[in-house]
Amino acid sequence: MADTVITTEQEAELTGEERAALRRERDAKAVAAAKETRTPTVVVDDVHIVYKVHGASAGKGSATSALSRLISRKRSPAITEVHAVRGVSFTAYKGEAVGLIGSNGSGKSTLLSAIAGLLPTEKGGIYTNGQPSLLGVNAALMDDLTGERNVVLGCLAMGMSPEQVKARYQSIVDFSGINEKGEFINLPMRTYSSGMAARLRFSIAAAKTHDVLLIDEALSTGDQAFQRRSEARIRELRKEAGTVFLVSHNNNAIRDTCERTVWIETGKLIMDGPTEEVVGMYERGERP
Ligand SMILES: Nc1ncnc2c1ncn2[C@@H]1O[C@H](COP(=O)(O)OP(=O)(O)OP(=O)(O)O)[C@@H](O)[C@H]1O
Repeated sequence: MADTVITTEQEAELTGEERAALRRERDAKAVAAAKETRTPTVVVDDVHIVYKVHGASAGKGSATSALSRLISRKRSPAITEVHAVRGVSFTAYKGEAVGLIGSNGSGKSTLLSAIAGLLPTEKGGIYTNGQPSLLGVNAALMDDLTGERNVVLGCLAMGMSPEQVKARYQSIVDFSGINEKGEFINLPMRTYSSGMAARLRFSIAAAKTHDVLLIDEALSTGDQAFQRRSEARIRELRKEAGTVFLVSHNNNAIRDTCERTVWIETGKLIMDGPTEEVVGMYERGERP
């Protein structure tokens, strides 16, 4: 059905009520059109994630239970389940930076690992358009290798060619700021402080444009100057068409980096909306 186009002159002749109705209709159309043109990159659909902890039955550590196991010669078959994520759903779009907030143990890191494809879902599904890369403070680099070797290996592992690695190497080292206090890049990573190691991991991961970049607390480990650099880099990565997820307890980093925030508590979605609204409510200890 063709839309009726109303000219400005015709609109001027409408009554106040008619004009308001027209505007409401226009806004609804604009929102629907924006939704249509946005490209979903991550769809989280009623996701449940359950950890199964083997041999964690109650009283396992007590002397009597150990004795009874010795006498019966039975292994403890008990499995304790931790239901870490409980029916979370949302969709993220291309060019969006989404913050994930919530108190300790609310399920943020678990959800991020599941989006990265590192944890199976018990129920529901996660669909991603493009390759998600998880950048956690625990991302694997080799402690016994030098920073330099880790940069090369990390870049190759992300799919860069040796020529691309050569071209990017210096900018990664400069970005990390590892050499600010000496030639640390030539020393094994085990000699780095946890902040330095986290900075190097972030710098390696941020050297590449990611379809979906998942960052777990990485920003909170660097110093002020590095935090500013990494926030700027995240903004660039978004422009380069990726989607960024950021888990952090630093609400200002979330405010500076993400326009949208998802708040979860005890594995359930509490709120999903514009960052200021969600973080504000979280900070005031209110609930929607
Ligand atoms: N490997 C694991 N095995 C069993 N339970 C786990 C495991 N990892 C996390 N959990 C549990 O899952 C729940 C969610 O943990 P998760 O680490 O996702 O929370 P979080 O919101 O990232 O917390 P934090 O802010 O403290 O980093 C917690 O109850 C935690 O004890």
